[in-house]
Amino acid sequence: MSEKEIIVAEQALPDKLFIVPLLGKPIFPGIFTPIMITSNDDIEIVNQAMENDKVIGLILLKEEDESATGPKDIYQVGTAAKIVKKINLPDGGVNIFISTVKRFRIRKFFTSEAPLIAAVDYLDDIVGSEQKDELKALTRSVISEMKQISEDNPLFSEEMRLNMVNIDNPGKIADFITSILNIDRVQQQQILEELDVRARMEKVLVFIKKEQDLLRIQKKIATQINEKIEKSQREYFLREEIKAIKKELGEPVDSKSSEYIKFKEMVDKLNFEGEIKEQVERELEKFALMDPSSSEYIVTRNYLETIVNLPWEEPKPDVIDIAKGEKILNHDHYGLDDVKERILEYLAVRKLKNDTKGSIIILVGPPGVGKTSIGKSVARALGREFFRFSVGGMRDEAEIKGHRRTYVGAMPGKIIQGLKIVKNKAPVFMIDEIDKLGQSYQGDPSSALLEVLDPEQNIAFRDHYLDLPFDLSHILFIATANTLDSIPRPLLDRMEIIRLSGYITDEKIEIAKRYLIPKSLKKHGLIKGQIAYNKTALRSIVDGYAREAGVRTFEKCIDKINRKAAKKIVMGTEELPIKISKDNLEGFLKKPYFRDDEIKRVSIPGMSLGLAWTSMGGDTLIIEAINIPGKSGLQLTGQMGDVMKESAAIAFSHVKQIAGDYGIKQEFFEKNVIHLHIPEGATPKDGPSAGITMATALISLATGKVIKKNLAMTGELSLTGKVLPIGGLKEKTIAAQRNKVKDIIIPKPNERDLDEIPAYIRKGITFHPVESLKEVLNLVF
Ligand SMILES: Nc1ncnc2c1ncn2[C@@H]1O[C@H](COP(=O)(O)OP(=O)(O)OP(=O)(O)O)[C@@H](O)[C@H]1O
Repeated sequence: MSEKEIIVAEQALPDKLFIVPLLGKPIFPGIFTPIMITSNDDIEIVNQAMENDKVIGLILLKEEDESATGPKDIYQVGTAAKIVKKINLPDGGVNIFISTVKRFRIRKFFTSEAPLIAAVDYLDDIVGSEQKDELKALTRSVISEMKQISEDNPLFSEEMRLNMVNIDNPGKIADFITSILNIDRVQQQQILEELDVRARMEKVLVFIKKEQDLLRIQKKIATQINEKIEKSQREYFLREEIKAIKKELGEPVDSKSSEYIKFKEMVDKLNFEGEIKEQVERELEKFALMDPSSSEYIVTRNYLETIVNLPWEEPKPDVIDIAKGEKILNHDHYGLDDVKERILEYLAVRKLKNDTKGSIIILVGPPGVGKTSIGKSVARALGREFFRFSVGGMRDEAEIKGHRRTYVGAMPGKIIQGLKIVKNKAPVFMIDEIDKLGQSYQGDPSSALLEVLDPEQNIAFRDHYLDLPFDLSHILFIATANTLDSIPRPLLDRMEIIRLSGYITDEKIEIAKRYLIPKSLKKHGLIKGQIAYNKTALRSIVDGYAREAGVRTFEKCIDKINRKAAKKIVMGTEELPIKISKDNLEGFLKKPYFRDDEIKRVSIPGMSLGLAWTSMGGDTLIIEAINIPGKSGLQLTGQMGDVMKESAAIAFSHVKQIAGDYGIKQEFFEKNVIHLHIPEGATPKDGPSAGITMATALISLATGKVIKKNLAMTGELSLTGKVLPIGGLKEKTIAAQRNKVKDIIIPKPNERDLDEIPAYIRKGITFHPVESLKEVLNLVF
């Protein structure tokens, strides 16, 4: 015990105290607080105290151990407290409200174990008279330091602040502050035991400083955390706001980053190298930095979209199975034996050479003869994708090679577009109407096409839009054309020509029965038993409505009939099956376009029947000649081309020269204008092969002799009367068949072509090979 301690026995406080040991922290004098009492010993003590003067002594346990409650387990100094109120709890415990009054020290225990009762001495604060000013200063400094703490720490309530200001006794201020500061229980006990107010104040000041340090650190950590949270929260809120705005505008939310990630992933997967890698990565980088609302953004996005959707991977090698190919071709097409044969040969060579590169097929023939469908079958036989595009009327190189990306709305060319669609590097590409390729100031599409088709160049084809090399050499190109005349030579030189010459009536009927009718029925939702075509009906359709070389019109006629039949079936007006015959055909198709008497026939002198070969296939053509007395000369009409006009002039000259041999006087030519005409004047006609026909017409006119019926001719005439070879004999023969021609005069050199014409087409026709016009004239009259 310190010397300065003065022991005062307070009047109102008993000498003998019931002791309640405290587990947590000491309680200082001058405090009003509830305490919960749970142990039976303590409850007993409280009860006894209540019966006496309601005062208890609160002393801290040395250790936080509930079971240690003997005299040795507690400190010597505690606080006397008055019980203000006692509330019994339902679980047997009690809650007491106490007001602490004064420090005390144990003098002597009356009991050696709980419940403890002890005799105590009450302790007063010690203040030396010489310390008064010093204490004042200390108090001020304690209060101001505490104010600062309480401002920084929301845990110190306004009430506590008020409390502090209102306490005027320095010792009590020190007690109060100690009780609210976060100080270790042992240190608190030390302050409780410190009676010298100045020393107590100094100790408290040290704790306040410590608390301030702690608070400072705590604050610093808190600001750091807050800053972090604020930043991420700020970003989060801003992002959410952008999303909401975009949503409002109907734009894809967060599109840019997700698009960039998508492209990046796809590009990474493609494993580009060299130039391509560099360029694509450059574009990607640019893309990442662009403003999604800018037009460049869209341009770059489209570009990347094209890049990642192109088939860059090397294709699997072809599995060419000739037998399977043959099966597919036969399954899809009737006839066309020579064409199928050529295709199979082509595939066989491809297989042997083990070469995916090389020659290009061109299928030449009139419309509707099955060029497209042959192309599709080839793709099927090779197990490849099929893509078809037409270059007919194409005038701009950019349609094939694309626009440079600097153009607004630039697009890749047809080839790259096609590859993007089929998603395969080795498809079958059909280039339609290559004979109708145009030309203009916008560049030459045929030279662009050459770049595409030429195996030397197409390994690294450069589309303007892509601006990167792309290997086209795996593509199997099949071109189609109606005629070869207008195809640029360099293009044609790289192609393997396969001709489809058109069908005779019997073939058309077979095609209709096997393919066109079933296809059309299906198209119109009909089934087999609902409609029945007989063979004569089909023949009448061909003769009356669909005389062209292909089967396109025929197909349309069948569609028309089926459409009308479908209506009848739905309305239930007719008995099933609906029979289509020659007699009711007009009910479906209206009046025929062609009539039997429209078959071109020679009936008077000055007429002769020729055979022509046009892009629509073979055809018969009548040449008419009349003489107009008066002046002399030759007049030509009927849309003749230059070559044909020259042919006419040659024929005229030659006929004048040989006129005498046939009893024609020169006077006839001197006193007459000879007018030569080819009917169907609206159709342009050209070529030299009508030479002998025109000469024959002139002789017929001058001699007044009608030429033989059912005879037609083809052959170029030289000025000296020789008959020169012509092209398209097969097509011409087919046309002759259609016109019920029985005899055909052909140039002798064309005799070898007859082998290529199937027997069923030649059936019923006699060919007369000739070398001179003289032989022709012998045959016709
Ligand atoms: N030999 C055939 N066997 C079966 N069907 C055929 C045959 N020839 C043509 N067809 C059919 O005739 C229709 C027209 O043929 P396709 O479209 O292939 O003609 P095309 O020669 O490509 O004509 P175009 O030059 O006008 O494009 C198609 O329905 C096709 O299946």
